[in-house]
Amino acid sequence: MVKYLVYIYVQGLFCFLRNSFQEKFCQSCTSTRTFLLIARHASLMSMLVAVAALMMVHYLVEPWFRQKRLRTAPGPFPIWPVLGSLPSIGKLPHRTFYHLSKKYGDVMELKLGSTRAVVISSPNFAEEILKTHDQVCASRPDAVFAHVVVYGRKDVAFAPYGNHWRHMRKLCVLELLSPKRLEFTKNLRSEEVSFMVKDVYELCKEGKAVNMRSRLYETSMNVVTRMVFKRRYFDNTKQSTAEAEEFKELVMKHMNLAGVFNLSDYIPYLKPFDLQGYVPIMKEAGSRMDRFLSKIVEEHVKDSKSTSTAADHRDEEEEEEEEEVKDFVDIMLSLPAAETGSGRLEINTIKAVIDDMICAGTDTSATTVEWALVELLRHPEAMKKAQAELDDVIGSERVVDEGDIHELKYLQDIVKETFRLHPPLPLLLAHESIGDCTVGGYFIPAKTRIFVNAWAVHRHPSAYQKPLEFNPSRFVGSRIDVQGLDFQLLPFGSGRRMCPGLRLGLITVQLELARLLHSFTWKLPAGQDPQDIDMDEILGVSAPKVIPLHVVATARLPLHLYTAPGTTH
Ligand code: HEM
Repeated sequence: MVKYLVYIYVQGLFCFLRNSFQEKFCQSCTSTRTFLLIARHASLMSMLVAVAALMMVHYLVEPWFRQKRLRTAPGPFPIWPVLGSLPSIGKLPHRTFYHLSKKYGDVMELKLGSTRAVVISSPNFAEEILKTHDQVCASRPDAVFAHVVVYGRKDVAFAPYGNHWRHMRKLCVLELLSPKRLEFTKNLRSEEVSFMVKDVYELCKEGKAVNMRSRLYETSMNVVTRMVFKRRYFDNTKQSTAEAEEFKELVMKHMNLAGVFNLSDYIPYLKPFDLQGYVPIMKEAGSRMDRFLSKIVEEHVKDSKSTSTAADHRDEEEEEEEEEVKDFVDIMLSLPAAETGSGRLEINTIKAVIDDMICAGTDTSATTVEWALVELLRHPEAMKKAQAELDDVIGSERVVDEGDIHELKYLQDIVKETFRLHPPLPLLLAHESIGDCTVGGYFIPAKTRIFVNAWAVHRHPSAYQKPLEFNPSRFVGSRIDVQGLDFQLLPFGSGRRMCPGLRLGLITVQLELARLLHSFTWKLPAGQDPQDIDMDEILGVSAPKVIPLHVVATARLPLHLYTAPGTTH
């Protein structure tokens, strides 16, 4: 309509200027002819003003028409100027988004600062984002954290969709997280879990309550650091070193900082002012982490130089053995740069990828096992059932092995139910669209930040009965799995950006939980009622319990099964 008016105004102006108006030209349109009769008598000046005014109206009204035509998703009206809905999302955005979705729907649009954000809260719309529009929604938003701490987005998790991301992800999948590599490193995981069990046993002998958060964190960290660069930071026979404690603290800090709602990420023109003061904190954490990572890389470079001088004397068999013994950092150092195919991978890229693996691999598994223990303490019948299954399948003369997990069906269901109610990354990692798409009939333009709220999806009434209850038996006989094909259960995401560490993460969680349940009877310290356990979580990238779980364990297997093995790597 507005366009049409502008069109006839311009036509009139054109005719007026040329002073060669011909009746014939406008005969086909009576409204135009009437208008032109008036226009013929108007001054050139008033005509120009009218055109300018109409163009302005067009400029202002056109987006409204477009919105009507393209139908963007409903959402809360942004009350705050400049900030939009940012101040209302609180410290636990997944919970706020969940409550808002009850009012506005499972595809909801929010204005966060100057950023357009869409929140997805149901399995069918999660499928549209992560499957139907997988490629269009496969990028990540730019974030100050990723620039300051993760070497300018040279890693996998924060890298924009493109060649660098593709190359680095493939490298991780093939050289660290492949089934072959996982098989090769399976003894190492078994050892670390045995160390944890022994540690808990020693403490429970003395009747002390164990801080499970710490134990699980240290175990998961040892697993990942040994797989990535063959180094154990935590040794349960000794007091942990200041270096190990600092590394652990840094990994935790990284996970917190990566998840903060930083104004600069949502209102880019405020970036230079850093109003919340995050940049100095990120810089400090980043440079401390860099010292650790640089040392790891330097040691590997030194080792590879000394090995290469002896290379001439090796036969083929020895070379093959050496390939097997190489760790992930050795492999990265031996690879050509992705972009050029020659030279070496940039050192900062190598450090960024190591950082990703340690942070992503440690926190997630530890958080899940802690939540599983909490839920089992609150649901003793489920704990008993799991232990009965373990006694039945494993007996009491040996410990659980990774190869046993496929037979422990109820344990698998407990892990699924824990992932459902406590997904370690409740909002996955934020996605960003690189093109336009339509989800649930709503238009999502390019450059929209997309939050798939796994926390809400997992509680969706279309997917689960009594969704707020912890009930592992809901998965008995069900084919729902966490592999990214069932959109009602997405702890690892789905599609191109899905977690590449799924196999490692899942087996670590299952093995740790199986060993802990098989080895001990669990109770809370005297005077505490399981129903009073504080269930609040904090959100960084992941969502662990606010208060770490302290428990008292009693051995339930013959004592010789609590000895720690010799370390083989
Ligand atoms: C219980 C364990 C784990 C859970 C629940 C988990 C969950 C997730 C989730 C939800 C995402 C984001 C998916 C998305 O944005 O769509 C992710 C990404 C990622 N995870 Fe995991 N993860 C776990 C363990 C691991 C491990 C052990 C590693 C590696 C050692 C790892 C490495 C990564 C990386 C590199 C990404 C980024 C992928 C990309 O952007 O392409 N994760 N993870």
